[in-house]
Amino acid sequence: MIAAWRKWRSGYMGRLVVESFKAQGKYYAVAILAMVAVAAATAGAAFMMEYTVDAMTSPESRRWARVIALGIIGLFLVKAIASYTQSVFLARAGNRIVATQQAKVYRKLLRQGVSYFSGNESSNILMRTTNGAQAARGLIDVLATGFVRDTLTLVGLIAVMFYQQPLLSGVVFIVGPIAIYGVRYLLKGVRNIMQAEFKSMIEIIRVLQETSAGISVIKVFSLEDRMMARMDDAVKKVEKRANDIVRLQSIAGPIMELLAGAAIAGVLVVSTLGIGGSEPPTAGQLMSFITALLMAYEPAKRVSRMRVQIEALMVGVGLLFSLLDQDITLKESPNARDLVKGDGDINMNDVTFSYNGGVPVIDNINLAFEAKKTTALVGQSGGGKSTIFGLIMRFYDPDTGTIEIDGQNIQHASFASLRSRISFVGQETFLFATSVIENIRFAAPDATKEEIVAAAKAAHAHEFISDLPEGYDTQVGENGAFLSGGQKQRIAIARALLRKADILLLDEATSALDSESENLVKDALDTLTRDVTVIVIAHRLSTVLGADKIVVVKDGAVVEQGVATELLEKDGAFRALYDQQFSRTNKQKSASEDAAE
Ligand SMILES: Nc1ncnc2c1ncn2[C@@H]1O[C@H](COP(=O)(O)OP(=O)(O)OP(=O)(O)O)[C@@H](O)[C@H]1O
Repeated sequence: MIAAWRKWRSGYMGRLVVESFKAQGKYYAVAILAMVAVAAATAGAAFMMEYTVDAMTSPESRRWARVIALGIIGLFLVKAIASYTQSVFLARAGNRIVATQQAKVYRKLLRQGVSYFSGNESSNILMRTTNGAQAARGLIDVLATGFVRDTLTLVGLIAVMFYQQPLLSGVVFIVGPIAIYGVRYLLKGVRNIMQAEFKSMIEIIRVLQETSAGISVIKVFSLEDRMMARMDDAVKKVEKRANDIVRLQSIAGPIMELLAGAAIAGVLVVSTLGIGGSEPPTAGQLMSFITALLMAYEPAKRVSRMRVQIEALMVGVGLLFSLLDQDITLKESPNARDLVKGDGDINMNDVTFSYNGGVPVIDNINLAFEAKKTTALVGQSGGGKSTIFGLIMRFYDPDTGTIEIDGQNIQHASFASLRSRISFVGQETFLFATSVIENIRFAAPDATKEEIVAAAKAAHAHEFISDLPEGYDTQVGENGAFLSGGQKQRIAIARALLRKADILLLDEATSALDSESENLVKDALDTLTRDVTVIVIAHRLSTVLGADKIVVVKDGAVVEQGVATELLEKDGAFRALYDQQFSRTNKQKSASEDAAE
């Protein structure tokens, strides 16, 4: 018994119930009291039928008619008030469950490491969070109404039935177990169908998200038919599963109805046969019995369906809880300390790293980024440059080796202190769907308008922002949809500059700008970042020739490093990359000159 309780308590259902009751105990206490009152009033009403009918049929009982009438009104009044209270309080507690669970999941998601989001699709997370929380609410509702109101009502009505007609009640209870067995049989299929339905719903969200994000690709490659086919397939599957579930859930009702019909007929036959030799029942007793029997039908139907519903809801609850239980992919060290601020030296010592335990994409790198200097990372695509940024920002931990900022291992630093030191502009600019000014302000919530404008001016964004319909208050749309790639990038640069961090990581940060703007932004960055450790990843080598150090990365290893003049003199990897770009530019130039002639 204790073992069974422990098992239940540690399961999803037990955790949800205990957690919800602990948090919303008051609401549930009121709702449960109200349900007890509903059950008592229902059974009381059936019981009163005996006196009601007798008062109408027998002359000596007639004088009680007014008292009985008052009693009936009283009972139904209690039931009405109790039903209302139960619904309102249960709904309040339910709404709170949805809100708490969703907030809890989101908090957990925010704590998750970056790799978690590469491994878990957004559509999946979305489904679990929204649908899962609704399922949690549904489950508690079913448990509370099923176990308390319906079960108590049933018990009360059964008591009335036995009190009035024990023999006839016996007839009814022969058929009861058959019903229970029949419903149990149905349960088996529900869980599988629900799981499949969840998967198809995730596919619908995925198609919608991909359509919204990739509409230009869909249009340009005429993928409409293919997308429509995917959506058709997903919605059809959801439709089919929904029908399957309804079919299963709906069988329980008619089975009960049939059995109830059979029971009533049986009762009639048995009562007219006068079996048992006892006194025949009075009209009132018989009426009270039949009323209780008929009233028992609805709660009995719900109780019989309860298990099917619980099974179905448990699928959603399971997905929600399994998301909550997932390990954090990258944790702050338990005794994390704030980084002690130094000049901003960064060192990678014997660092090897692979994504998800695959082949190493960083292979035993030893690299020093000198404080307040600019280091450029160059090399072929896929060489591991952006991964180095991810490691410095501690989005991932190295498999072996350490990364130090001012001589302190970043794995022992608090996330807040590490990230407050770093500012970053990535290859893909992300803007929130709010105004321009808010998008820049995210970097430093306390910044004044003047500081924001100064950052925007340095990023050469001020001119175009001022030309926008509402200037800095213009809304940028979902992920900056209303702006051009170069404009978005300049806002991202302004944001990074506003942060005034002493380490600045720029991953192709000016790639979306035309050459003229790129040079202007670069000049501004050069002046503004004199006291900052800058690491810049650039494909256009002309933009990094002035760097204090250039590091060539290839297949996760450092193949060459030094200043541009030095590297260009050597016939090494940098020279090769440079010549490649240079000859290409020259070829383009001469081609355009030929065309001009
Ligand atoms: N999230 C990820 N999961 C698994 N592998 C990844 C992930 N991100 C990058 N990789 C792999 O790691 C390698 C290095 O990628 P990285 O983005 O660091 O290269 P890069 O030098 O910055 O390339 P580019 O110049 O094209 O931006 C690539 O082979 C890439 O396929």
